[in-house]
Amino acid sequence: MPPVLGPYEGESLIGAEQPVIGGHAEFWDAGVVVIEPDEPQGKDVIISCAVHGDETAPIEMVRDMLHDIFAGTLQVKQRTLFLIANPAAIVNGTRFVDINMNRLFSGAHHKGTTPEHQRAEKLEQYVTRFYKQKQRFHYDLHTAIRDSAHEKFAVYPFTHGAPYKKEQLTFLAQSGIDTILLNQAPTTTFSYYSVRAHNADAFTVELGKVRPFGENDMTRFATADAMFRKLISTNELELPAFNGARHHVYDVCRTIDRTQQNFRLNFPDDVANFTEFEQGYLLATDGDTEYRVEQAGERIIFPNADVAIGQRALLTVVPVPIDKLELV
Ligand SMILES: O=C(O)CCC(=O)N[C@@H](CCC(=O)O)C(=O)O
Ligand SMILES: [Zn+2]
Repeated sequence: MPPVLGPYEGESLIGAEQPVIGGHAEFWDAGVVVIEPDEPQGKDVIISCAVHGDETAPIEMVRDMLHDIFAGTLQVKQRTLFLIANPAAIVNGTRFVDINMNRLFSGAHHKGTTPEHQRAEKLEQYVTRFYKQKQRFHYDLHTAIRDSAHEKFAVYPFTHGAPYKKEQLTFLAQSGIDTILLNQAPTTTFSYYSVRAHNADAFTVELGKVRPFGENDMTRFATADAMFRKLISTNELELPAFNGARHHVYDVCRTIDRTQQNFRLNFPDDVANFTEFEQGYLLATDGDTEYRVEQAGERIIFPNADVAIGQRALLTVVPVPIDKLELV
């Protein structure tokens, strides 16, 4: 049976090609594997994981997909780029080694010289090299540090006014991801890079909670895993008609950055994503600056007081009726 890539065993294969059923695999770098079908069916799909090295369930999903591709039990019909983004952080067992890689894209990697800055630039180059066809997709798979009232949700990167796509919302819902956060500003995340630089349908996909390797209940990821496998292994993906009632949609209304050493969140560490606080509640203090709930229904997402100075410590969101969205 051909070797299955590990974080560093792949280095011996860099530049190599290997036949797989119905095509071949190309090993562009450690954790960078392209599956080229002999008869590509029109979609260029990127499935990335391990932008954060401790978010293990998506890494196990990608590992198992690659294992089945090389074992001949999963035949890929769509051009697919698998990215294990931050092998060093995986080996380290941490979210990152020097700096949060998911704040280094769209050129932010030029502001530093750490291995994560260099890797983020390389990942952008691999994405650019990979996208050839018009239908471009990128699902950047993550898990969240805290519990979430909606276990699975996706961040729809800022579209610069372009309408939202019913087909993508339906694909995500079929994958078990029924909750969508609409980002209303550019970011330096991987998924926003693919949207902005390559006009891809790209999303940060939060599939559950951060857990150590071997402690994930992979049955909780089975629906998503099955849909991503179906996406890459079928000529045409059959999806049900769009049904707005399936989706919980939230607008990202505020991004609160930590600017001071003395940054505090005013709620316990075990408070779940999407927890709602009453208007006027003091959410956080950043030095002398107070952040209070401004809108009825405002909820917290990704609270993290330990981020580096200058980085995002909290998002707040408000629910949006889906009939308010411009959909195509
Ligand atoms: O649970 C957390 O605090 C963070 C989980 C995670 O890594 N989320 C991504 C979201 C990226 C985006 O906003 O598109 C991140 O923070 O990089
Ligand atoms: Zn993450």
